[in-house]
Amino acid sequence: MLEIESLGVSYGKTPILRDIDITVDDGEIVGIMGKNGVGKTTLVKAVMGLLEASDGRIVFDGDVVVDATEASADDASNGVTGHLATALGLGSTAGTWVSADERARRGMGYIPQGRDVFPELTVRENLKMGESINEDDDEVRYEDVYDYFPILEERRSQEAGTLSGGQQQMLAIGRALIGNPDLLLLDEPSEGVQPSIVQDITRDLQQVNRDLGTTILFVEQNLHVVQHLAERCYAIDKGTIVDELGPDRMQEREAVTEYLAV
Ligand SMILES: Nc1ncnc2c1ncn2[C@@H]1O[C@H](COP(=O)(O)OP(=O)(O)OP(=O)(O)O)[C@@H](O)[C@H]1O
Repeated sequence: MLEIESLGVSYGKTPILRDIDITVDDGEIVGIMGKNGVGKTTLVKAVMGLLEASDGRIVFDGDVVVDATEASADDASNGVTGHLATALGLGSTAGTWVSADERARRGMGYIPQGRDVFPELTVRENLKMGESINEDDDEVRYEDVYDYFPILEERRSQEAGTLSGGQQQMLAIGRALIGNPDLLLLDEPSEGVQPSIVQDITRDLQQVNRDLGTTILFVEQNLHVVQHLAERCYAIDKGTIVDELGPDRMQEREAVTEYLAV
């Protein structure tokens, strides 16, 4: 489903990620854990196409969406990257670069850190936003979303800004599901969510994975989510992958907390 090979990402001239290798198989739930500021958000944004790569490749569902392996040092040091660079034609990616919109159309669903729901729109209107990336697909999953998150149906006419943090997270996940993604990318789904609701959301995401076959890649620094949601997990530190934990090691508290700020 997803292959990340030797990925490098820089903000201007400052390298943030280097030599990232990650593989996610079809139907898997894979976690990436790490402390504050190690590059988790940068990684998810690069996968989604919101930041350009300065090096490496990303293959999604058999298609190359990023190939920056040919990028020259000169290109990478022009000091402008990301959306702006793309708009100006100054991107550091010399080879293939598929836009975020196109990646969404091809099946990537993105749930950003902090959720980014539209606070003045109703729950239903927020969910409807998810349809825009599902234009050609008749199967719009309101019933599924309301089954997983009944509170969203109950509150469908309420402004999203009045929901709790946990309910907003459910709304952001629901909005992504309306787009019918093959791969869900989640950036710290536990942030700003009370612990009991974190457990609910963890369970709901597992159910989505089981029922719909949606592959899930998430970044987190919450112990519960890492241990209960991921089937296996990478650890990231200082912008690079430093460890990979299978199911057995992930249940050893110390093996996981070493990479988390707990
Ligand atoms: N727009 C930016 N310009 C320059 N540096 C940035 C920018 N955004 C993030 N950084 C830096 O990149 C590094 C990685 O940040 P990133 O947000 O990816 O980390 P993170 O692991 O997601 O952190 P957190 O858990 O706090 O969200 C940090 O040192 C951060 O200061």
